[in-house]
Amino acid sequence: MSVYTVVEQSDLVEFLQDYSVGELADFQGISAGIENTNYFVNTLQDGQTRQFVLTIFEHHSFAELPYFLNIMAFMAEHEIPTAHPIKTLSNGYLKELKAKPAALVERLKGGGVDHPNDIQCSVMGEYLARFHQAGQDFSDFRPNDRGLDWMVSTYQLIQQYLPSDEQAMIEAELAYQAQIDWAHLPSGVIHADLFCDNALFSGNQLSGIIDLYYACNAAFLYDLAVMVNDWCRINEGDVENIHFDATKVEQMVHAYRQQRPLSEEEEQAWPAALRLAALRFFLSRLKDKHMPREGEMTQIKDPNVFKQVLRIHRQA
Ligand SMILES: Nc1ncnc2c1ncn2[C@@H]1O[C@H](COP(=O)(O)OP(=O)(O)OP(=O)(O)O)[C@@H](O)[C@H]1O
Ligand SMILES: N[C@@H](CCO)C(=O)O
Repeated sequence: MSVYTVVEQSDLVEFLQDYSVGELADFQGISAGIENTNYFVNTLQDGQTRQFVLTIFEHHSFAELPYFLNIMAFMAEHEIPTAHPIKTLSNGYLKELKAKPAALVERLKGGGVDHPNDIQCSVMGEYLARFHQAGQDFSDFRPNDRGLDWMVSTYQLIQQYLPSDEQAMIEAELAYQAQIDWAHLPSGVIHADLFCDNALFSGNQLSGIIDLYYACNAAFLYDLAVMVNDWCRINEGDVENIHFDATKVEQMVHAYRQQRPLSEEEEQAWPAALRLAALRFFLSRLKDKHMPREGEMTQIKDPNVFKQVLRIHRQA
């Protein structure tokens, strides 16, 4: 259960006084999620129930959060189904709760998808392109703090824990990626972590894109590769059996291209993008495994999944 910061009824009643959302009706901790503490919060306003999600940020500072909350608001206002943050009476999106930054956001409908179907992959391809297009008008800038520099320094930190085959693969991949001219590919605001557990669906309709806390400015193609590596991957049994569903990949990329055609340079860089996206999550999962953050309730995600994904793409 990922409720790191326990909130009592009285804390919440006081917290909600700074919002125009009515009276607290009930609230419940959310078990899913790894990074932050999340609660479902229901209020009663003018006889109507209103539903929200309260997030208490466990790792971000007050200074870095406005960027993410502004993107959520911006995307929601541009027909991308993100959770619009709720303004406080003093007109901000961020407040303090239990000495940590916290935000109240709209609760989106729908549920997570464990095994996405072809249509859902296609819907995600289209919406990612729309997300990228909408972001062209978003004025804030945030560099990618999980880019190649981060990958190199993370590898240096964890190298000592890795078997020689992993060291060799990561070193070869870092050297390969260093030659790719990522800076000249079309770029803008990307989600950077749009895995299946960061989308909510009602049937085949996308009702929510959540967890925008890695959003940044980077190559669009990389964002599409992050998504393909998770949504189009078939995990059956052992990691050695991981493979990609060609139809899902085709559906997702086709839907993306229909909305935002890829340039010649992007088409050429596609295999490299798949590899970069695999390397990024291989490294972050290795770091979480070998150097877990203190106090974190660890639902460690298996690094071997992305080791295998990287291996598949390197062999392609
Ligand atoms: N705005 C929202 N509307 C509806 N449900 C939400 C919303 N935000 C979060 N949830 C629910 O809460 C769960 C946990 O949220 P989330 O995945 O953002 O957790 P996290 O710990 O912040 O991030 P992560 O685990 O990806 O690092 C989600 O799986 C989803 O079911
Ligand atoms: N989506 C990431 C975790 C959160 O960033 C992973 O599956 O490794």
